[in-house]
Amino acid sequence: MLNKYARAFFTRVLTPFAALLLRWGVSPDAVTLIGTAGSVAGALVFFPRGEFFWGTVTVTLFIFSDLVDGNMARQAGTSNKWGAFLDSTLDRVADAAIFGGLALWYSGSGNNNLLCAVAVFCLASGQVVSYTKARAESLGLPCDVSGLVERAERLVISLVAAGFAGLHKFGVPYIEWLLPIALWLVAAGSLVTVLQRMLTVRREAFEAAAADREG
Ligand SMILES: CCCCCCCC/C=C\CCCCCCCC(=O)OC[C@H](COP(=O)(O)O[C@@H]1[C@H](O)[C@H](OP(=O)(O)O)[C@@H](O)[C@H](O)[C@H]1O)OC(=O)CCCCCCC/C=C\CCCCCCCC
Ligand SMILES: Nc1ccn([C@@H]2O[C@H](COP(=O)(O)O)[C@@H](O)[C@H]2O)c(=O)n1
Ligand SMILES: [Mg+2]
Ligand SMILES: [Mg+2]
Repeated sequence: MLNKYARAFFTRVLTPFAALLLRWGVSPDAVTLIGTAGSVAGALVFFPRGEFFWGTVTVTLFIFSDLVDGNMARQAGTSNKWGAFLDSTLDRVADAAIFGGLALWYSGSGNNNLLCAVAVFCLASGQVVSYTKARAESLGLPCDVSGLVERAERLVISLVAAGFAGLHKFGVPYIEWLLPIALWLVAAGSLVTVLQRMLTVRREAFEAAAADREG
């Protein structure tokens, strides 16, 4: 949903910045790599220590590179399959670091095995959501459904909650509960999304098989 509605807005806002980076001689691949490295570092340095506010600020700054790299490639006319592969592969790396960092917090000083398991479930199910589409497309099936919780939703729900939960360290009471609520929401939403995509691909596979038999 966010991918559909927010992308156009962010494209307009980020286009001048993407153009500026191109003028400075920065390549889209460099933005993809630096954005991922920054997101991973922000998540793995701050989240395991319970520094959710600064972790979220850092990850958010770098993760927007994912909207800038493709914009740059399109403006430069250099969009290609390598860029698409690099972008999608490194998305998985950044996602693993974000939910892995949260799991590390709950397995350590956060001291909550259940929430550690929920964060690990968010990590794994998010990867499976993306894999369903990648594998379907590699089989020539479109996987023509986005599903309830795509990557943008997973990130926005988790990062908004983590950012606000981080305000607990600055004295805001009760706000730390936002993060567990968000993790449960992302876990449930990702499970639904996996099922939505699997059922869609199953239908597409049977339709393709029937069309093959008829033709
Ligand atoms: C006082 C509190 C302080 C709090 C401080 C910070 C708050 C920060 C809050 C939020 C920041 C969230 C930012 C998240 C931005 C995410 C942008 C992004 O990376 O989106 C990626 C997404 C998909 O891109 P791709 O096409 O490149 O990737 C595809 C995707 O990975 C597919 O995965 P799948 O969906 O299948 O699982 C793969 O299949 C595919 O291979 C791959 O190519 O891009 C978009 O969707 C574009 C839309 C982005 C919309 C971003 C919206 C941000 C909106 C609001 C921010 C809210 C801020 C609120 C702040 C409140 C603080 C007061
Ligand atoms: N280093 C890159 C990154 C991306 N691309 C192209 O952009 C598409 C993704 O666009 P986003 O707006 O989601 O970033 C991707 O499929 C590639 O075609 C690129 O060429 N090089
Ligand atoms: Mg991108
Ligand atoms: Mg991406």
